[in-house]
Amino acid sequence: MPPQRFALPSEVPGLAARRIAADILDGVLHKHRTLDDQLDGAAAHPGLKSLADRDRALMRRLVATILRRLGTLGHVLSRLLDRGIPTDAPRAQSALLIGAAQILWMDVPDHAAVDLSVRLVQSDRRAAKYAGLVNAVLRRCAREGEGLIEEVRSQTLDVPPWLLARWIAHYGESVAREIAEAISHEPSLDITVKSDAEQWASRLHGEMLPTGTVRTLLQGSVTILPGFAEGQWWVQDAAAALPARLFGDVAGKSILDLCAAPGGKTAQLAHAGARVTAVDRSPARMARLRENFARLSLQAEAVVADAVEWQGGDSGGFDGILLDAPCTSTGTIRRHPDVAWLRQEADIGALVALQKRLLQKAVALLRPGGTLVYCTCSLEEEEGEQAISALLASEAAMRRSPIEAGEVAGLAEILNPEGDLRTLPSHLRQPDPKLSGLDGFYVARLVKS
Ligand SMILES: C[S@@+](CC[C@H](N)C(=O)[O-])C[C@H]1O[C@@H](n2cnc3c(N)ncnc32)[C@H](O)[C@@H]1O
Repeated sequence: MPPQRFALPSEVPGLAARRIAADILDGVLHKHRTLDDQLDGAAAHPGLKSLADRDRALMRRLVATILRRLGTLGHVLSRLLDRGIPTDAPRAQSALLIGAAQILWMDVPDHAAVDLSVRLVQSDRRAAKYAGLVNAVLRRCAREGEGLIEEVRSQTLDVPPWLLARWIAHYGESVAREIAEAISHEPSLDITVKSDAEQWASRLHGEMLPTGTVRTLLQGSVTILPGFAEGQWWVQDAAAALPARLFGDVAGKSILDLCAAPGGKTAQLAHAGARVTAVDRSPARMARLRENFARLSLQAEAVVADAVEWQGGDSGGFDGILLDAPCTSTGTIRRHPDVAWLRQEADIGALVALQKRLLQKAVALLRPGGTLVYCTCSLEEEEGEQAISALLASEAAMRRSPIEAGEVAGLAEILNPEGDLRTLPSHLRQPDPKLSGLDGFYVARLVKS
């Protein structure tokens, strides 16, 4: 459990946000806990409730910035610390990371960043002895940090070496480095609207992408933005909004969403008029799907079950099945920077085995003539291209139905030669890097004969 001290009445402004940031950072780096798990739901950090909206937003940006720049931060701090980062006091490590990230990349005055980090270590029994060190190192960081970043700018330190090596092997050196560059930026807020995207783009101070997604740079809690409470839109990356559209007109059709929660794609299908059955094995995530559907005034049959074992559905089979399979999620590192440091190469094998079982189940539940859309938010080919090649080699009834550029707003760069979608964080480049990029998805469309 994190320490039970959050916002003390006598505490200087901003210290509670830094302390919670330090706890959450420790959770990711030392306890293998995801950011989602620590920020939302039953296991969220208990101190979050007492933070004002502004402090909560700052805390989230701070943790995300550190995880996005962890390799570079490690280099800068190691150059400023003669004996390396102290290992006997985790709070000293997090205070250094928190201070340096604010100095180097955030709009926080340097003196405030140094002062808050010194206070962080002073309030920790084991780390208090490092207060002088933290003060001196962060002051030097303010003077010398930019130059130290320059030393390693071309080295791609912010992607774990095993992952970068895989991307280089699959996409080539230059695309792999473009992906790494793209995920170093804070991403936009992407929104799927029920209708009138132009109008919502203007109301939310954003722009409408060619694919119809509304993209904005607004920050803070989405729940207070216009249209959220009224159920006019939901948050969904522009690439994540593509797979559900590949069924074409689904009005009146029976569609099974086999790994559905929290329901972004299910909502698209239900809004388009499909009769949707949504299956997911996570009760907590399905509770979020139900909440989302209530807010959006949409209907779907929601089933909590392991899709591999599930025996439901009508005997004739579904007209369409969407399988948004569990995966390493390496395509979503821009939005979930903890993934880069929590995932390991050894995770891929077990996920590929599960994806194979889910694909076989989907084929069995599809009616002849029905359409299967398979997708993963992974950049790893085993979870995408290879999974579908293996399925096509083993299931004679299945054939690929190539996706045409016209179905994805003419964005030919996101199609591979086989007619599958392969979006990359470096795609959809705009002059402002903050408005650029897509989550990395693989999507294939197959038809059963
Ligand atoms: C990529 S997420 C789905 C995201 C969702 N389609 C959306 O657009 O909001 C994968 C989901 O698969 C679920 N899952 C993992 N293994 C499963 C299984 N064996 N059966 C059913 N659901 C599973 C997870 O709980 C998770 O919600």
